[in-house]
Amino acid sequence: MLELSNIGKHYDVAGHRVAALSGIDLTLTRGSFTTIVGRSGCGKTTLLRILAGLASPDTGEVLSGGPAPRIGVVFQEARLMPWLKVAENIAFGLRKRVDRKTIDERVSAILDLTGLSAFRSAMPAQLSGGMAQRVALARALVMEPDLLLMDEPFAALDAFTRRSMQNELVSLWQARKPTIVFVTHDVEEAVVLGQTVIELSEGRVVGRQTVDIPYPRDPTGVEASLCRRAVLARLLTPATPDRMQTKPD
Ligand SMILES: Nc1ncnc2c1ncn2[C@@H]1O[C@H](COP(=O)(O)OP(=O)(O)OP(=O)(O)O)[C@@H](O)[C@H]1O
Repeated sequence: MLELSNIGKHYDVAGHRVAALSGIDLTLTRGSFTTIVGRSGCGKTTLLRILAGLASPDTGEVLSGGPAPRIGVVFQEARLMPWLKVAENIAFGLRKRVDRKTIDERVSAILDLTGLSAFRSAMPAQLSGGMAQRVALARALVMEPDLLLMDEPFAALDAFTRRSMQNELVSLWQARKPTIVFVTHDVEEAVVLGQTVIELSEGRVVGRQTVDIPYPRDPTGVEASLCRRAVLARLLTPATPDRMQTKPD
């Protein structure tokens, strides 16, 4: 579906040139679930922004193997419109694209799929963090994206809610099969969700782990633990020393 080839991106920060990304090669096949994991500042969001077309790389190419994919994005915060009911928030992006009847059908279907039907008339302020995030996911899914980009969407949730949201996301992916790229700093989450885990450190891909464990995955199981250990070992190897350079005058 998408191929990133030799992607590089720099930022100038306080007289320093920071390589946010260097030499990134990444292939996303249609219907795949990829997780990108790495510590804070390793370039995950920058990579996601380039995939979303919200930032352009300094070097390299983003190649699309067919028509440009329809993209949905879910952020760490739900970013709902507080003056609109749940169903209206979900319908918002559809309102100028399809007729009223289609909107109603698609919103009802997605409310069902995400278990939000009972809350269609609730206001965002009446929702828990987990439910608000589920609305954000429903709002992205209702647009029927080919590519769903998720930037640490469960990071602010408690461990129990995060776990059930992870299971729900896997079920949604299995039902609809969008291509998913999911960014996280949590190695366990990356292993529980992804078919492929891309390990990012200091702006570079330092490892790729194929996770061949059936869903739903038990994060405490032997296979998941072994995968997690392998990913962690690569992420903890010493970083490249030359990422931040003083700019020459
Ligand atoms: N708009 C910007 N201007 C300047 N520097 C930036 C900008 N965006 C990102 N950077 C720098 O690029 C590097 C990568 O940032 P990025 O946000 O992609 O990392 P991240 O892995 O998503 O971090 P986090 O997990 O903390 O969100 C960091 O050193 C950051 O300071």
